[in-house]
Amino acid sequence: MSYIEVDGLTKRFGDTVALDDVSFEVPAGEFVIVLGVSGSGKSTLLRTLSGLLPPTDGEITIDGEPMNEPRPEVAMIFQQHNIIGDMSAYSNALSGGVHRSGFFSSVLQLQDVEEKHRALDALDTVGLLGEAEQKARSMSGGQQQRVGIARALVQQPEVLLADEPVASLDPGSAQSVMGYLRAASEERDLTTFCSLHQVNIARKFGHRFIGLRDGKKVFDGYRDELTISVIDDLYGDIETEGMFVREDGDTASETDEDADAATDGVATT
Ligand SMILES: Nc1ncnc2c1ncn2[C@@H]1O[C@H](COP(=O)(O)OP(=O)(O)OP(=O)(O)O)[C@@H](O)[C@H]1O
Repeated sequence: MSYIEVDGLTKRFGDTVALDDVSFEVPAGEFVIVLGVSGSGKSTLLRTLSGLLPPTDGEITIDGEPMNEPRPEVAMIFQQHNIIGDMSAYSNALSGGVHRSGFFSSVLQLQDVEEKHRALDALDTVGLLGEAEQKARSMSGGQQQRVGIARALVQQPEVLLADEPVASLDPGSAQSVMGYLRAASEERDLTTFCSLHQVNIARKFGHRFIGLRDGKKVFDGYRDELTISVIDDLYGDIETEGMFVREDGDTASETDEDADAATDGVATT
């Protein structure tokens, strides 16, 4: 578990301000969902948190240590899974420990027994132990993303960053993957950031929410504070009413009770 502090984070790409003076603190073990329209800065926030992208201004510290470069205790999961189709789920998961075993040992699968157990344990966490020997390319998109989560877990992170991990999945698979991600995060006490487009899925699985618009943090709060008006504010002109549809088809109101009902209902956005 790690405590994260972001102070005045700004990232510019030429004239584009992708992140504009963003500050927040996240206690160890929190599950944070980052929301916002396309181009609002979600990926940039996750990439700067991962150490892959240097900030233009401001500072990120994890447990008080400045985050200036990628660290093994911070793992990233991508939308395109980035797993190797020709390799089994097990081999893909095992490769998450490359920073410990070294490149050649990893390629030749000469890792020690403990490392191999970690891979099997991670596959178990994402419900794929029975498919360990299956080639990744013969798996569904949702299963491949779960392999990606397993590989990140083998890294033994304290912080998990998931950049739109379910963007390319159908609603059912997306919910399943989010369920495994949340369960993995809880089981292993990980501080987690996940960017999402699907508001209903976000409300169902999120604990805390950070909303970005034009690179600025415009919302930071917990689930009962994420009302329709906040969503409207985040998504502007985009029709958001349907994001709160319940199973009976009625549009949910802004009350907490109705918000709870909405998250148990249709998750298609
Ligand atoms: N490498 C880059 N070079 C130039 N501009 C970039 C780069 N990466 C991001 N941007 C710009 O920064 C802004 C924020 O982009 P970012 O990808 O963080 O948004 P996002 O909310 O993740 O969008 P999406 O949901 O479409 O992935 C956008 O205007 C984008 O065009």
